[in-house]
Amino acid sequence: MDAAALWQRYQDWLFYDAGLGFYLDISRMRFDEAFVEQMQPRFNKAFEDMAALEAGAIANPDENRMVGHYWLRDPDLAPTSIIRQDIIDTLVYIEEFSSKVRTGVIHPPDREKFTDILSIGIGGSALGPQFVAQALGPDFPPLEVHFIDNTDPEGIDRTLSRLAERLSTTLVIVTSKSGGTQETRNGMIETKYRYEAQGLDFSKYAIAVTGASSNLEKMAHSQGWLATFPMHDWVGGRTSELSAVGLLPAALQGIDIRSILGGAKQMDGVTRTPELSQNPAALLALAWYHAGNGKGEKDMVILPYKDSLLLFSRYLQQLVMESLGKEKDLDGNVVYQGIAVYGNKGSTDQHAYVQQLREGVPSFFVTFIEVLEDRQGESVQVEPGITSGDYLFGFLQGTRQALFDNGRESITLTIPQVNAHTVGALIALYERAVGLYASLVNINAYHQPGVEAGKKAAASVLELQLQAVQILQAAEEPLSLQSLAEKMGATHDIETVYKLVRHLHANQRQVVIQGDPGLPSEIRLSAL
Ligand SMILES: O=P(O)(O)OC[C@H]1O[C@](O)(CO)[C@@H](O)[C@@H]1O
Repeated sequence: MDAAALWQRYQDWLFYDAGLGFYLDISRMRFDEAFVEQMQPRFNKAFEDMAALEAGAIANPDENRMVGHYWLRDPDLAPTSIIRQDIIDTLVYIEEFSSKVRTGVIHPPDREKFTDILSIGIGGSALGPQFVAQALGPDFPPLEVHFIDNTDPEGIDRTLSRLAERLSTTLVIVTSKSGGTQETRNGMIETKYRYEAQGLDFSKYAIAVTGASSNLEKMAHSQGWLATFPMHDWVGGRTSELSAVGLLPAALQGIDIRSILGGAKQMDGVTRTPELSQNPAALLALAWYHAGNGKGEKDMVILPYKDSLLLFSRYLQQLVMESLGKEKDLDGNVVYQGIAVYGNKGSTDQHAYVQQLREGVPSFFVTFIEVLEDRQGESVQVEPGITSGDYLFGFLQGTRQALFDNGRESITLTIPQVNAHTVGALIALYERAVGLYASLVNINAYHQPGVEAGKKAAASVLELQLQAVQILQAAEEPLSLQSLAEKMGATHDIETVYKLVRHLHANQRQVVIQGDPGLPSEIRLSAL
C-alpha cells in the first residue's frame, strides 16, 4: 500500500470522540472490507449479548451470576432499585470514610492521622489498585499506598520492614471477594502478627473489602474491624476496579474517584453504540479477531509511551487472559481460546524486546498508547527546538512505522493526558472490548474455572507435607525417599515428596536431608 493509500486508510478508520478527546487508529491492522462484512453478523449478536448483559441477564451462566460492572458508573442502569441504591450508598460511604481518614476524624489509636495504606489482595483485588496508584497517585499523597499481593515471605517481609516504623499509623485494607484466597489470608495473618508484636490491636487498623457473608466479612465483624465495604456478587474480580476494590484506596490517596467513574461512564456511552465503525471497543475486538484469526494466534503487546501507564499491561493481562483464556466455548466444544498479553512501556522497551518485535518471530500485534500532553508546565529544550517529549513522540511514531514496514501490525490509542477521567475511560474501553470479543468467539468471559485446578493441586501438596513430617517424626531411623513415599502411599507422587522435603530442609524446618540432594534415590531423611 503506498503512502497516499495508507493515509486514506488512516482517515477512513480513524475513530475520534470529542467528549473524551480519545482517538483510536486501527489502520495498521491489515484487514479488508470483506472481513468487516463477514464479521458483521457476529457483531450484531455481540451487541445484543452486551445489551442483555447490561440489562441484568445471567451473563455468567456457569456461576449463575449477573455481570454488572457497567452499573457501577451508571447506577440508573442497574436492573433493580436495591442494586441501584446499594451502588449509590457504597460510593457515598467510600467518600465519607476516606475523607474522615484523610482529615483525621478517623485516626489510629493514640495518633492524629493515618499516614500509609497497606493493601493486601491478589489478582483482581490488587492489579487495578496498583495500576491506578501508579497512573494517578499524586506525588505527595495524603496516604501512601503499599501492596502485599503474594504469599512470598520475603516480599511480605520487605513491605512490612519498610513500614515497621509507621505501622502504628498504617491503615490495612484486606481485599478479597471470596474472602478465602490463601495468599491474601496469609498476608493478613502475617501483617496482624507484626501489629501484635508491636502491641497494636490490628482490628483498629483494618478494613475489609469483601463479598457478603464471606469468611473475611465474618471475621471483620466479629473482631470489630474499622469498616467493611461490599464487593458485590455481580462484579467479577478482574472488573472490580470501579467498585470499592479500586475506589476506596484511590479516594484515600486523594484521587478524584468521581472523575474516574465519569470517564468510564462516558466511554460506556460511546461503546454501547451497536454500530461497528462508531464503537471503539468493537473496533478493538474486530482488530483482535483479525490479528489472531479469532483463535488468539497473535499475542497482544501493550506499549504505552508514558511511565505512569506502566502497569496497564499487567492489569490488562488479567482482564484479557482470565476472561478469554478458556478451554470450552458456550456450547461445550473444546476451543482453547485466549489472547496472550504482555508489555511494559515505550520507549524503554525499544532498548529491550522491540528488537524481536521488529525482526523476530511475527507472533504478535502491538497496541501503542499515545498521550498527547507531555507534561504540565514548560519543557526544556534538549536540542534546539526539541524536547524530551518530542523524542518520546518520535520514538512511538518511528517504532510504529518500522514495525509496519516489516509486516507487523499495530493499533494506536491516543488520549489527551493521563488523568482520572482518561484512566476510567481506558478501563471501560477494555472491559467492553473483552466482553464483545468473548461474544464473537462464543465463550463465557466471566468465569475462571482453570485457576481452580492449581489451587486444588497446591492444597494436596500441603497435605502431603504434613503427612511426610508426621511419618518422619514417628520413624525410628532415617528413611530413604522411596520408603518415605511408600509409607505415605504416595509413590506416584515421589517427585513432589522429594521437593517438599528439600524445601523444608532448606528452611531448617522439621526435616533433615543427609546425603547428596542431587541424587534423590540416595538421600536419607529424618525429622529435625
Ligand atoms: O478477590 P479474591 O476472591 O481474593 O480473588 C482474587 C483473584 O483470584 C481469582 O479468583 C483467581 O484465582 C481472580 O479471578 C480474582 O481476581
